[in-house]
Amino acid sequence: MIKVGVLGARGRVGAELCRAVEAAEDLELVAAVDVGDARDPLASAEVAIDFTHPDAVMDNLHWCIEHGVHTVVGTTGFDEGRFETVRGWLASHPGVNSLIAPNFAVGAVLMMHFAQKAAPFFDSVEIVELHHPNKADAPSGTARRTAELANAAREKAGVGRSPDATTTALEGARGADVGGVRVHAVRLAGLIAHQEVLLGGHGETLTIRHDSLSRESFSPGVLLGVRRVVELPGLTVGLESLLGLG
Ligand SMILES: NC(=O)C1=CN([C@@H]2O[C@H](COP(=O)(O)OP(=O)(O)OC[C@H]3O[C@@H](n4cnc5c(N)ncnc54)[C@H](OP(=O)(O)O)[C@@H]3O)[C@@H](O)[C@H]2O)C=CC1
Ligand SMILES: O=C(O)C1=N[C@H](C(=O)O)C[C@H](O)C1
Repeated sequence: MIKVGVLGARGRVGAELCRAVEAAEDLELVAAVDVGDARDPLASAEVAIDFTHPDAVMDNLHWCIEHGVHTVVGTTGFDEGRFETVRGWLASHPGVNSLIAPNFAVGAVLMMHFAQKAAPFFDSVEIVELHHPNKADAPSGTARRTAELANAAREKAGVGRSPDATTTALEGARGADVGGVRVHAVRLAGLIAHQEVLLGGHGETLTIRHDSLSRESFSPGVLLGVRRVVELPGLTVGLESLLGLG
């Protein structure tokens, strides 16, 4: 049995993950922690899952690493600076590992992978992410990562920026420029988590779309991470390598 703790346990995703951990025969939920709760029960966990808030996640991660607890993190708000900080903490606690992924839904990981592969073959690439209106951050972590992967693939292949002759626009009309890729964030009641990667070339377009229709979509990927993080030394970013996507 792997002893598991959940941070953000009363949140939309955290509550779903508590149910998933309790339903798994090889996992035991030993701590369910949310705002206002002491973190002490987490010290008995082998793996802590964090789905809290971008402002809270670094402090939680630091606490877990200091207490020798592996972490599986879905909370967004990570950039290269934060990853470097986590690498530093892990370096002083050898044997403690962390898996941080912007999206644990298998379909979303495949969407990012396919977008990365397709991006160098088209003149234009833009991303539209669509989420429930209670989401704290914009653009989504998934959109940021997709843009970074697409842009890196285009740069490696020598493909320039997407053509755009706009000279006059209301601020925000062209979305955010994330690593050279335009990202548009929709917040709409009724939605959960959705993304389209739009690619355009000579007389054709390709749209890669993923929809999380329920927060259950994140559970299999998170549980895979919980079972595997112990054998992934240091910091692992993204679920790709666990799915054999390299
Ligand atoms: N990687 C992935 O696959 C996915 C990532 N996410 C990300 O996960 C995060 C959480 O999303 P979601 O569940 O929708 O958000 P919610 O706001 O529903 O849940 C977050 C929970 O964490 C609590 N919380 C805040 N700070 C702390 C803290 N310091 N310690 C313990 N608990 C805390 C919140 O309490 P309170 O409400 O009182 O502040 C809330 O109950 C977001 O960053 C989101 O983008 C979401 C879905 C999938
Ligand atoms: O807040 C959410 O809901 C989600 N957050 C993650 C993100 O920002 O990419 C993953 C998914 O999109 C759901």
